[in-house]
Amino acid sequence: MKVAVLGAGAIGAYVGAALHRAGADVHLVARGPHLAAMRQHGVRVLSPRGDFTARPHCTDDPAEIGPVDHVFLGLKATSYAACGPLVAPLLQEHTSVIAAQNGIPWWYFHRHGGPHDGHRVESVDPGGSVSAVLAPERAIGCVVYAATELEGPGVVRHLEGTRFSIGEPDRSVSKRCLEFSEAMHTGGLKCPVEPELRDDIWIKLLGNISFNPISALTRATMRQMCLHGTTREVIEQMMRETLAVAHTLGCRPAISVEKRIAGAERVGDHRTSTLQDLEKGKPLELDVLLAAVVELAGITGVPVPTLRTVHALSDLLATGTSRGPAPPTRSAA
Ligand SMILES: NC(=O)C1=CN([C@@H]2O[C@H](COP(=O)(O)OP(=O)(O)OC[C@H]3O[C@@H](n4cnc5c(N)ncnc54)[C@H](OP(=O)(O)O)[C@@H]3O)[C@@H](O)[C@H]2O)C=CC1
Ligand SMILES: CC(C)(CO)C(=O)C(=O)O
Repeated sequence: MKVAVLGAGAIGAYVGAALHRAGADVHLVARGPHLAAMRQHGVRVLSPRGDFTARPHCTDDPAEIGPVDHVFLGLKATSYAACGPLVAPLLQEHTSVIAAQNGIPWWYFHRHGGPHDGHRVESVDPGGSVSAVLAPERAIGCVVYAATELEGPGVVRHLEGTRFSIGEPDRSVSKRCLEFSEAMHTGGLKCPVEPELRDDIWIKLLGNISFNPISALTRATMRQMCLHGTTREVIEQMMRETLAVAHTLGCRPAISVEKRIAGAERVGDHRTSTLQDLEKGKPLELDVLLAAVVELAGITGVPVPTLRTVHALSDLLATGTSRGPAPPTRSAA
């Protein structure tokens, strides 16, 4: 099995290292000092489950790799629309694309069935720009229940979780899913093939849609958001509205708001990835989380006033600097 990890950062390099350990033919696409370090020393994984080093082929030029069986997409979702030239050399007829993103994926309604079958979610696939480079037919869905960070160039810190649930958009248990799942298991990761992967998407999203934008707006850690009474109420309301949208789309995420918040509270004084991106001046991955669900609420007719409010504020935060400084206020004279 030949795999390319496109965007071998915190999560991509972790998956690539595990698959390489499993004996797969793995190629990592990265750049800058991180690529230089991986080329020289391999990927160093530091984990409570045991540290290890893997030495897969690393490059910044996908043409060096050529067509593969699976592309594991470890880029941020904000880069998907622009990844055409990077992904093209990796594709052959049967190549699958497995994206690590949180939130609503660009393929969400592909083979969904029902009245929304084939619908394009503008917030995550603006003008079809993502589908044009990542054809929905190639997509195998993935929900990442693992947390990793790049501690330095070439060094991945694995914090917790090893589950990467995958599933076909049409709910079948396909040969390509089973092949990828088996390699992940051999590499020490959990990779169940879930027919109803969309339920998992919503379970993960309940946390990301609420904690991530609120952490960026308030700069608070997970624990601080949970302990602040009225902020906790806002988070609960965002989760209830999100569940209502999921239900209208036929999903039944098997988790209560209370249980989801209790799980988040246990994460402790963690700064969400969105807060970390904000602090590093990187683009915020909020369209796939919040804008997408507000859009879906619009097409399903579900009222989501709290999601809309937090979306407005976090959108201003995310795009505010690119709009330039606010105009001077006029005096009331
Ligand atoms: N980390 C985690 O624990 C989890 C992450 N996810 C999701 O996984 C995705 C990836 O996240 P994460 O791994 O944390 O992010 P990272 O920023 O660590 O990884 C992305 C990598 O892609 C590289 N990259 C970007 N553009 C190019 C390019 N043109 N050529 C080569 N390399 C490129 C980046 O390099 P550079 O830094 O130079 O831009 C970076 O190393 C996100 O969608 C995230 O939400 C989901 C669950 C958990
Ligand atoms: C911390 C957590 C679980 C928040 O929902 C997360 O997924 C993130 O940081 O993006």
